[in-house]
Amino acid sequence: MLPNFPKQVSDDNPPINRTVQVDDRLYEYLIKHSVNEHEVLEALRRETAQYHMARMALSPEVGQFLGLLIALQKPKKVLEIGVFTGYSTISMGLKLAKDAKLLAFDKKQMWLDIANKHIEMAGLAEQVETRCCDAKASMAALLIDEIGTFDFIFVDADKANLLAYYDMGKQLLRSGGCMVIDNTLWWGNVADEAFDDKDTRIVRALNDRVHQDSEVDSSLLPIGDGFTIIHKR
Ligand SMILES: C[S@@+](CC[C@H](N)C(=O)[O-])C[C@H]1O[C@@H](n2cnc3c(N)ncnc32)[C@H](O)[C@@H]1O
Repeated sequence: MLPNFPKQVSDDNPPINRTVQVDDRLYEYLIKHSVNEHEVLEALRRETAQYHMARMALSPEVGQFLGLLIALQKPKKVLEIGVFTGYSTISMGLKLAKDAKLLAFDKKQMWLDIANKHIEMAGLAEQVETRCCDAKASMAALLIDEIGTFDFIFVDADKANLLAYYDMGKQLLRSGGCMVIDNTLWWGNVADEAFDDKDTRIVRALNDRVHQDSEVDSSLLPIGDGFTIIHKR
């Protein structure tokens, strides 16, 4: 039996929404058929679930996808903005080449303590350095002598500084490098006029900036809470 494709009904040729709606049953299928979660990530997810902020962590299928991007891009020098308890950090770390390094920023030592424990458990302590700092100030410091030296940057922190993270991240990336930004659909609020709060406006401004940026190729994917992949030309 053929799938029930929507019919094109209009003459003005708008794109048809072919993005599958993921209900709980399909999500369960997706997890079973896509995710191979490392035991340390599984343990980390269990420990993180004790905190009411647990939903800040990447979900397993998004972590899997981020790890795949690392495997494809083969970066030697990676920067992460927003570690929390380390799900994204370890998802990337596990796919790094042995001579690659990941530098990861978060402003809360409490989260980094949990991340560091699991980074150690995953055998990544030599390759992954976490730093308790304000990410914007630390990126500005990196710009002094590390412009154009990063191969891959993952941004998943506060929205207030999102545009600065994009602009500085672009400068830190080498040509051909890749930046990934999480939460770019912002729970769907970006497309809902009822939402006009500061964070939603910033995410919209970021999406506009990336889309109009002639120095990059990019794609905003409806995975997790929206994942934008940016390739610096
Ligand atoms: C959404 S969570 C990151 C989730 C993480 N990527 C994961 O997969 O678990 C955002 C993190 O950004 C950190 N953060 C927020 N503002 C920051 C800032 N100005 N500098 C550094 N870290 C910041 C928060 O402490 C929080 O842990």
